[in-house]
Formats: sequence, structure tokens, C-alpha cells
Amino acid sequence: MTAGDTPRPIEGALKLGITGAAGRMGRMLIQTVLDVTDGSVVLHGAIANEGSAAVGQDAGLLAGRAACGVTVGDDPVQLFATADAVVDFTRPEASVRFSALAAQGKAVHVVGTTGFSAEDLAALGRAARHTPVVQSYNMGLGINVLAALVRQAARALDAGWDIEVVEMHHRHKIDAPSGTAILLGRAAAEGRGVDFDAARAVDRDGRRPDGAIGFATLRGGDVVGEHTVILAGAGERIELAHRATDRGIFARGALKAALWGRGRAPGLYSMTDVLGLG
Ligand SMILES: NC(=O)C1=CN([C@@H]2O[C@H](COP(=O)(O)OP(=O)(O)OC[C@H]3O[C@@H](n4cnc5c(N)ncnc54)[C@H](OP(=O)(O)O)[C@@H]3O)[C@@H](O)[C@H]2O)C=CC1
Ligand SMILES: O=C(O)C1=N[C@H](C(=O)O)C[C@H](O)C1
Repeated sequence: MTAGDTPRPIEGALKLGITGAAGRMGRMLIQTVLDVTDGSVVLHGAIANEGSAAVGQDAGLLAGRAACGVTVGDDPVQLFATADAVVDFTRPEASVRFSALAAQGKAVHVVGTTGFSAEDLAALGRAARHTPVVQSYNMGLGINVLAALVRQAARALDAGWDIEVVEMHHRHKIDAPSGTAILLGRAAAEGRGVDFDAARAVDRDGRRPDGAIGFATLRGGDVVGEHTVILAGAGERIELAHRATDRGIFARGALKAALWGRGRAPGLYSMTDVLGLG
């Protein structure tokens, strides 16, 4: 079987693990899994960072729900060895470490973390030789559809149209530009048929470089995530925008990816695969 083939059917609820349980996305993921009532998934385990005050707490209570009987731990080895799938929204260094554990334990690894270096992404690719890894800088349906629209627009327009990606997030976000901005910039580069790494202009001072795909980052307040791709021509401008108002969209997408990955051949997959947008 090759990557992308139909997965073999598996009986029973998916045993789901969650990392970064005390984080904004970790708590949202716990809520989302506890809300599932069709028996397709069960919260198998949740871990927080070593030394976190969340360790030892009931995961349901931590996420603002009723107690669920799952105690938050701090042992990723045990989690990845026993879960069917683990959803991971943490930090790049943690996700890279977890991907090796997923490879050992043959757990589906759904990676929502952003801010990866090229070396980090290569490490995820190595883990994906042994287990299904679904990695996407945005787990929501809307952004993945937007990326397809951006690719199409950039393909239709010549290099006389300047491409800029503008994003805004909450004041706590640590990476910039956002992973989603990069995902959208890559889609524009693919549509235009240029090398993204050569075209990207993140830290700009002075005049706009010709042919650049530019990025502008705004941070403040509690903004969940806003992205606009601007294609600016002479005498006209196209703006393709998405506004996320609820982190639940990312959690539900990640859960969908975990269920989709079950029984699938090892490989590095994206939400384009999960959502059938390829
Ligand atoms: N792909 C997508 O659709 C989305 C991606 N994201 C991304 O997900 C990530 C998390 O976002 P968010 O939940 O807002 O961030 P938070 O900072 O709220 O949560 C991150 C959690 O990971 C934990 N963590 C950090 N380092 C480690 C480590 N080395 N080992 C174990 N746990 C660790 C943190 O613990 P501690 O506080 O103790 O450091 C924290 O609880 C970010 O990269 C963000 O950009 C967010 C939303 C959607
Ligand atoms: O950190 C966040 O909050 C988000 N991060 C992701 C990103 O970097 O694109 C996705 C979403 O926009 C929220």
C-alpha cells in the first residue's frame, strides 16, 4: 500500500492523545473530544509540559468541562506508545521530539504546531516513513479552501501584480509570520510558478523588491486569526480574506485528521489530503 491509498477499516473508538493540554489549543481539543457523542473517539490521555501546574488535574476540569476521569500526565513516551493518534499543538522542538515517539509507537501524529525550520520539517518527514503524520499550519476548512483560491488567482495574474500577505493574531503568539501566512504565501508562489523561499520578503526595510511575496504581521488583543492575501495590480486590487473567530475550527479539523489517519499507510499528509481538496 502506498501513501494516500484507502485505509483499512478499524473497529472501535479511536484512542486519542493530546499534548500541550494546558495550552489554548490543548484545552480546546479536550473540549472538542469530550463533545463527541457518536463513539468514534475517546480521550485516551493528555499531557502537559513537565512541571506544569496542569499535571495531575482532571483533563475535563482543566478544559472547563465536567471531570472525565483522565488525569493530565507529563510522559510523552507512554502516551505515544498507547494512543492510536496524538494531536499536537505545542512548540517546534517538542513536536519534533514527539514525532520520533510517534514513529516508534506507530501512532498517527497530527501536528498543528507552527514555526518549524526546514530541519524540523525534515525530521517530521523522517518520522512519516514509519507512521502517518498529518502536518498543517492551519487545520480549518476555510483557510485550506482559501489557499486553493489564492493559488488559482496567482496563476491567472502576471508578475505585474504584487502579492502581499497580511495577518493579525493575539498578543501571545510567539512566531511570525504565522504558519498560515506562510501556507498562503506558498500557495501564491505555486500558482505563480516561482520559488517561495526566493520570493518571500518578511523583514523589509525600504522599497518593495520586484516579484516579492511580502508579509506583514500584526499582533494584539485576543484575535484568533485573520489573514488577507492582497494581489495589487495597476488600477485594481484583489483581496482574499479569512477571519477565524473560534479556535474550535482548528480543533475539529485536527480531530478529523486523526480519524482520517487511522489505518493509513505511513506518509506525510496535509489537510489538503484530509479534506480531499487536492
Ligand atoms: N495548525 C493550526 O490550525 C493551528 C496552530 N496553532 C499553533 O499551535 C501551537 C500552540 O498554540 P497555542 O495553544 O495557542 O499555544 P499555547 O502557548 O497556549 O500552548 C502551547 C502548549 O504547549 C506546551 N509546551 C511548550 N513547549 C513544550 C515542550 N517542550 N514539551 C511539552 N509541552 C510544551 C506549553 O506548555 P508551557 O505553557 O508550560 O510552555 C503550552 O501548554 C502554536 O504553534 C500555534 O501557532 C494554533 C492554532 C491553530
Ligand atoms: O497561534 C495561533 O493562535 C494560530 N496559529 C496558526 C498559525 O500560525 O497560522 C493558525 C491560526 O491562525 C492560529
